[in-house]
Amino acid sequence: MAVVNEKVAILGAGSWATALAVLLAGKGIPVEMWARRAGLAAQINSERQNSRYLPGVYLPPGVQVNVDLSAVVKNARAVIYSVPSHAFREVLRASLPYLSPRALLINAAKGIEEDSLLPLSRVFAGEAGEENNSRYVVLSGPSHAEEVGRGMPTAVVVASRNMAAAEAAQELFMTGSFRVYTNPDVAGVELGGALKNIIALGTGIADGLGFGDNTKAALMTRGLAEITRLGLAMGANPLTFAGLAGVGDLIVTCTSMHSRNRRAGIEIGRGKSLSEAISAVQMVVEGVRTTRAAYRLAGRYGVEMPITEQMYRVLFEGMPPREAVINLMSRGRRREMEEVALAAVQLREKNYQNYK
Ligand SMILES: NC(=O)C1=CN([C@@H]2O[C@H](COP(=O)(O)OP(=O)(O)OC[C@H]3O[C@@H](n4cnc5c(N)ncnc54)[C@H](OP(=O)(O)O)[C@@H]3O)[C@@H](O)[C@H]2O)C=CC1
Ligand SMILES: O=C(CO)COP(=O)(O)O
Repeated sequence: MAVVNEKVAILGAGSWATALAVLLAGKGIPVEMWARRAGLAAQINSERQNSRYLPGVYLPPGVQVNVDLSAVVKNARAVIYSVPSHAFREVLRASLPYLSPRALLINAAKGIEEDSLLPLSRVFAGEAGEENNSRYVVLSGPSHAEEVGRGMPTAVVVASRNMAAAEAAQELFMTGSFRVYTNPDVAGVELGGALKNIIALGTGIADGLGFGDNTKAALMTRGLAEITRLGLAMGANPLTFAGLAGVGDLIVTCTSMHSRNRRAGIEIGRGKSLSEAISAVQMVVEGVRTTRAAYRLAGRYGVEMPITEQMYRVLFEGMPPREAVINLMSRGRRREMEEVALAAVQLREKNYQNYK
């Protein structure tokens, strides 16, 4: 059996990977990050900051960056997957032969696999085997790398089907400025983190069009309603969406200038094309792929997701954003709450029963 030392491996060398490395190394934990590009690894190792993805945040000496994925993963007590969601399967698969049998496996990406429409926990189970679900944890919640990297007070959530794994991740990340809650609802936590990016693109578009705070609040609140509807259909606990991975992350992503999704939306609202907006942001804009996936999931599960549908038309069918706003505002009358409230009562106990 491989020796498990204190090292933690972080796969990915973008803004979130870097912020998590700074957080963990600040606790005295040795961290090895994997970058796929030798140039980026060399730049970070020599300048002690990731000037491409998180400039101005300096890395403690305990962080090393390496391009050899097997060396980074071997003997790590925890492996954190911090690549964009479209790369999760590929990077997970590459890591599997080298994992220590007892390593905690933590996914920090927020997305849904576009072709398969699988949440990342299902991608994980397919690649690593269901028997490894007991060491799989998803990390989510309102946590911009720019603020975590600078030690600003932040609260997040870790979810696992296995309480011991969730608590181990809680213990790993928790500091005086990074507060970590546990949740048994893997489906809810990962869907909340993924789907809020669609709404952040939408609020960005509203800002870019020159609309105000009422519009933003309407999109956030009705966005949460449709996120909850899809989450329910996919087996999530609706109460999770009232927590950090739901409304918490929705608030931060829809209102912060750090949000790449919101920034891309602003560019689109001001008249840029999707590809111009993505180029302007220069980092991953997860909500684009997630919009396509959620649009298809809504069809599959027969769930009404009007904001997602209009976002799909704007992003992929060239609909002018103003027309999407008119479409949303001219929908027929609806009741606000009944469907979600009823389902919440029915599901109240469900997710907690199996949390061992
Ligand atoms: N940034 C944030 O504040 C937060 C981000 N997240 C989530 O974390 C995940 C990663 O995002 P983030 O760090 O922000 O992204 P960035 O755009 O900052 O960085 C992306 C990183 O992933 C690498 N990468 C891209 N494609 C691949 C691939 N196919 N194989 C291997 N590596 C790849 C990039 O390498 P290269 O430079 O070579 O292209 C780069 O190191 C996303 O799912 C995001 O939603 C979650 C919470 C907070
Ligand atoms: O998920 C995030 C903060 O919690 C990051 O959001 P963006 O990807 O929009 O920057």
